[in-house]
Amino acid sequence: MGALLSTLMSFFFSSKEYKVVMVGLDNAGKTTILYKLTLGEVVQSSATVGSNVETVKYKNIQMEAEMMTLLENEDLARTPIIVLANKQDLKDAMQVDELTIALGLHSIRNHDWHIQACCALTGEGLSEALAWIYQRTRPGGQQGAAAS
Ligand SMILES: Nc1nc2c(ncn2[C@@H]2O[C@H](COP(=O)(O)OP(=O)(O)OP(=O)(O)O)[C@@H](O)[C@H]2O)c(=O)[nH]1
Ligand SMILES: [Mg+2]
Repeated sequence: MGALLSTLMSFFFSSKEYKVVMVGLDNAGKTTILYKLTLGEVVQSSATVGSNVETVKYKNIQMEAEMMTLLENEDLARTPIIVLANKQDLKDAMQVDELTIALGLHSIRNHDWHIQACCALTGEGLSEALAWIYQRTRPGGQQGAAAS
């Protein structure tokens, strides 16, 4: 299906700390994205065993990313979901509209969701993804059931 990255967020407004869980297919680019965000550079990665945890600072919030298989965890019910359509530099990469259909995103009813095209090697699309996440932490930011 090509690269798929999903981010689930759990918000703790009082402490300004936000848990971000990134899951996806093997080789999708999760580690590359994480370290592009935290180090600002592309790292040489090998297949991750277990999970990587890093703190991402964006504006005045901090996000801790963990790679886990919790997509359907009920503890994350109603948390916003962003799908990162990575490797858009590859000519055969699935496009956002194709992925939206393939993943059935329009059927999501209990999460605010968004899909973002990106390329971890160049960083293209990653700031837009962070901005979408950041917006969900703001008072009045769209949360709960919605589709973008
Ligand atoms: N062309 C291209 N290659 C990418 C991109 N993002 C990551 N890669 C490459 O894809 C390969 C896998 O990247 P990783 O970040 O290790 O993938 P991962 O999702 O962490 O993989 P696992 O830990 O095995 O689940 C590496 O060779 C990356 O350099 C991208 O946007 N474009
Ligand atoms: Mg990895």
